[in-house]
Amino acid sequence: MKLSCTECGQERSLTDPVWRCECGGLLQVEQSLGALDGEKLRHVFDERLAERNTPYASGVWRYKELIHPELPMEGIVTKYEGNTGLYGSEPVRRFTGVRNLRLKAQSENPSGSFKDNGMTVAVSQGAWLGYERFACSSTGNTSSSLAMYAALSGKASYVFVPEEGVADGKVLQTAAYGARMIRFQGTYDDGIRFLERHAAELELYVCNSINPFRIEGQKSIVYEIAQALNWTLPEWIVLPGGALSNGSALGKGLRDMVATGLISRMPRVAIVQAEGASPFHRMIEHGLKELVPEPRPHTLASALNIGNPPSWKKAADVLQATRGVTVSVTDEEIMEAKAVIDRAGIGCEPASAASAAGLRKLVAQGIVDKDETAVCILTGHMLKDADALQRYMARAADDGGMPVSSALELGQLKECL
Ligand SMILES: N[C@@H](CCOP(=O)(O)O)C(=O)O
Repeated sequence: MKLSCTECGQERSLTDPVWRCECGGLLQVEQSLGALDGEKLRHVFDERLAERNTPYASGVWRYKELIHPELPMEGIVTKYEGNTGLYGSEPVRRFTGVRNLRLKAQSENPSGSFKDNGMTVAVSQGAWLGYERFACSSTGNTSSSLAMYAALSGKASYVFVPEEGVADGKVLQTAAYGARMIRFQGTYDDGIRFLERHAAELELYVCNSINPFRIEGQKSIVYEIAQALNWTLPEWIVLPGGALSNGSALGKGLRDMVATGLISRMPRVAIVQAEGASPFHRMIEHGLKELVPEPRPHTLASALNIGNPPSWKKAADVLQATRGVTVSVTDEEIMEAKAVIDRAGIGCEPASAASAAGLRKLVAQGIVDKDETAVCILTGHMLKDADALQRYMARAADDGGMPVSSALELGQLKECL
C-alpha cells in the first residue's frame, strides 16, 4: 500500500500525515488488487457476516482486505459501525416514481451518520501513527463521529465548528463525547483551510475527508449494498453532495469491486446538491473545468452548507467513470422528501432526504427511468437536525404530526382524535 497524488501521481509513504501533494492534488490510498480473487473475497466476506465481537463484525472491517490490509487487528478502533439497513419502502417508491428503489440508512451508524464508516479507519490509522490529538472542521456530523472514536481510543479531539448554521443536537452530541470545541465565525470551508495550513504545527491529525483513510472506510457503504444484493448493484446510486466525500468514496469502492471481480458492472452515480450550496452541480451543468466556490452557502439542510467542497475533483472523476449526473433541489423539495421518508418509518436528517428529492427530479427530467433500479443513500439520523424538524413540523401541525394538547378527559379527547 502507498499514498499517491490523484492529480500528478507522485507517491508517498503510507505513514506520511499529509493530505495534499505539492501540486495541490489530494492524496489517495493505493494498493495492488491484482492478487485478490473476487470469488474468494465474496466467500470470506459472506462468512464474516456471522462474526460477533471481533473487528470483522464491523460493516467496515468485514472488508479489511480492501480497506486497510496493513493495519494490525489490535490497532482497530471500532464500534461495529456499518451493518446498516437497506430498506424498500412503498411510499418512497411512489414519491420518487422509481418502482425498484431501496434506501441505505447510514443514519443507523453508532454516532448517527455515514461519517462513522470512514472515521473508524482514520482514527485507527492516526492512533497507529502515534497521534494523541485528532481534529476536524465540521458542520456537526464529522465532529460527532470524530469525538466518539477519539474518546473510544482514549485520545483528545479538537473540533472546529462554525458558530452559525449548525444543528444544536450535533453540537451537543460532539461536546458530550468530550471534544474540545472551537466555534468560529465562518463556514466549514474556512475551518478546513485553517487546518490544512496549521494542523502540522499544532500536532493535530486531521480526520476530515481530505484524509485518504476516511475515503477508504467510506468505500464500505457500497460494499455493503453489493453484499446485501448478492454481489450485484442497482442501475443508479443516488447520494447527497456536500463536501463530496461520499461520491469520491463510492467511486473508489466501485473501482475496487470491478478490479477484483466482486462485481462486473458499474452503476451510474447521481450526486444531489441543495440549491443554496450547489457549486459542484453548477460546474457540471455548465461544463466548467474548475469549481467556482460559493462564498455564502445556505441551505436548511445544514450538513450540506459547504461552498468549496475539497473532493470536487475526485467526485468529477467518479461521474466520468460512471456516466454520472448531478442535480440540485430546493429546501422545500428536500423537506417534502424528508416528510415522506420519516412517515415511512425510516427517518433521516434533511441533508439525507436530498437523495430522494433528487431522484424524483431526475425521473421527472427523464434521466432516470421509473423501471430502472436505484438505491438512495440516507446519510444522517432524523434526530440529528431537530431544529429543522421542529420548524417543518410546526408548519405541518394540521397534518397530525405535532402533539395534541388536551386534558385527559374522554369527551375532549374524542374531539381531537
Ligand atoms: N457535513 C460534514 C461536512 C464535511 O465533512 P468531511 O468530513 O467530509 O470533511 C460534517 O458533518 O462536518
